[in-house]
Amino acid sequence: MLPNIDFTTTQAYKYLTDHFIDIVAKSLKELFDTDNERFEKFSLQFEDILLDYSKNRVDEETIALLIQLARECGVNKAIEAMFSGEKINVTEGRPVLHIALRNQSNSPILVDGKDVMPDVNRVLQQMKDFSDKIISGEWKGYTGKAITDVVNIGIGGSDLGPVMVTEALKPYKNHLNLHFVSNVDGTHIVETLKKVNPETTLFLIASKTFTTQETMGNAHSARDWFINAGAQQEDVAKHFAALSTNADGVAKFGIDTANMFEFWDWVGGRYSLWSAIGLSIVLSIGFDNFKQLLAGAHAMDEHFKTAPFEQNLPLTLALIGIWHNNFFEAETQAILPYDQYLHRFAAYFQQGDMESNGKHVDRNGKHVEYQTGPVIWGEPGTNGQHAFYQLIHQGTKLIPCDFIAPAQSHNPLGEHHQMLLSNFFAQTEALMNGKTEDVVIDELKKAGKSDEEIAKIAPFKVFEGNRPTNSILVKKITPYTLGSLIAMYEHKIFVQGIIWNIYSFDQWGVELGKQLAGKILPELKTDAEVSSHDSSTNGLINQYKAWR
Ligand SMILES: O=P(O)(O)OC[C@H]1O[C@@H](O)[C@@H](O)[C@@H](O)[C@@H]1O
Repeated sequence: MLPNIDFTTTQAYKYLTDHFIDIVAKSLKELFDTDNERFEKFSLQFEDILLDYSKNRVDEETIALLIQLARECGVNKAIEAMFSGEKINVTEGRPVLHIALRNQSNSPILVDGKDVMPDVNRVLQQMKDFSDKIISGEWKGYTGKAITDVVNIGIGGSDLGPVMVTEALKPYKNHLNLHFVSNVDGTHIVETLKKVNPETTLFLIASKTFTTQETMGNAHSARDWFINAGAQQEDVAKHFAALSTNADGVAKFGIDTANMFEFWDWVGGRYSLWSAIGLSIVLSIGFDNFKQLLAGAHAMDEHFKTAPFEQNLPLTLALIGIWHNNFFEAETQAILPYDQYLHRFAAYFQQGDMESNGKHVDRNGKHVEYQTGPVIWGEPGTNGQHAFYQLIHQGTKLIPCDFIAPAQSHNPLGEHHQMLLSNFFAQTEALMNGKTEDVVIDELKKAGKSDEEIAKIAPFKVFEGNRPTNSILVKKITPYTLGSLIAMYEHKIFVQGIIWNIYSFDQWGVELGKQLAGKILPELKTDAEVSSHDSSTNGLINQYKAWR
């Protein structure tokens, strides 16, 4: 059972509310000026990941109270409930066991009295055998040629994870070309099919439910294209595999169940890259590297489960996030990787976080009276610096940022990495310290500006600073450290959902749009004027019909 506590009624919350008044009276700069051990006090290291959270408006009391909050909200119990396979996804009646998919210790994890590990290991072995054959060229297409291209067709959790990880681990990539088709917009599949040859292409139909409209639409178009290119129905078996929990749906589509890679309803879509959904990752980097990804995640799982709260990275990230979200009233959270290979990291956690914690109903079915999940967004630095950092530095909104960078680059070209990292270090320093009017005036004087010019221009050049950031410095982005990094964010989301007393593992909010689209689709198939909706929707549909 998950705890069921309104965190705003806890002792810790009351203390934090008072303590907040003291903290807002102090700037980050002051906090650093009065304590030169902030880095030592407010940074944590787990293996090759360093989390520096000292550039947030916290002191020792803040952290102690936030930890008390986690305790009062029963985070300990909740962790135990997840890891032991309890059905903590209550609204769907399912356990939440992505941790089992990477359980390298192989210790039994029971669901309804049955150990899930033999099934997990069986599918992993199947993924290994299949990918070994594809990568080595032993697997032949319908004209006897080896596979050169893999097209993953999936959306949401069946796309974002594989895309993010295959991009992040490109330095480990083999000769296979990976493509991802997600959007139901015909452009996506058409443009992808232009690049591949039916004789040498493997399609992975990735869908937990095997009913998702976008994926099924793209899968049918891919199969039609394959058959129209001259292949026979029986050749489909050599070129299509399915990654799904729905064996009946897969068989109906015509994919050989021998080419089906199974997973289970206790794997959430947005937590599924560790499952058969990760087959495109395995094909891209090989099974051994995929195992390393799992091992890194498992190590973080163990850390999360066993490390004291004071040293627990995911928990600390979660608490800092709560501090910003529920006390500073920050609406968003930026994720800013200083690594081109991580260019889809923020997009991945946009789903991971927003689909998990974008909930306004608590575990009693009541509307919450506090803020829950933030808006997650971000782009790789330094591109972001030249786009939206202006608002982070000088806008009116408070935007807590996670800065992520590897110490070692996979492409140590000239001074590039030092240039990149100089920006990584400079930005958090600038966001913290800002630039005072005195400094601005001094600079302008030195540049030879007149007093009149200085008076005019100075206000625009002042930076208030006091902008909070976390810095996450990783030794190197390897399959292992990436696994740990992803798991760290997953558990952060989990802890926040526990404290907000919401259900993080369902996603009912995606259903209404699907339902209405299902109603509108038949209406678009005729030329008859539509009048069944509100005037705006009717007007838009009828104009579309007039223009098409
Ligand atoms: O993997 P399938 O079942 O196609 O779902 C794909 C995606 O669909 C969305 O509507 C959400 O429910 C996501 O959580 C899910 O990842």
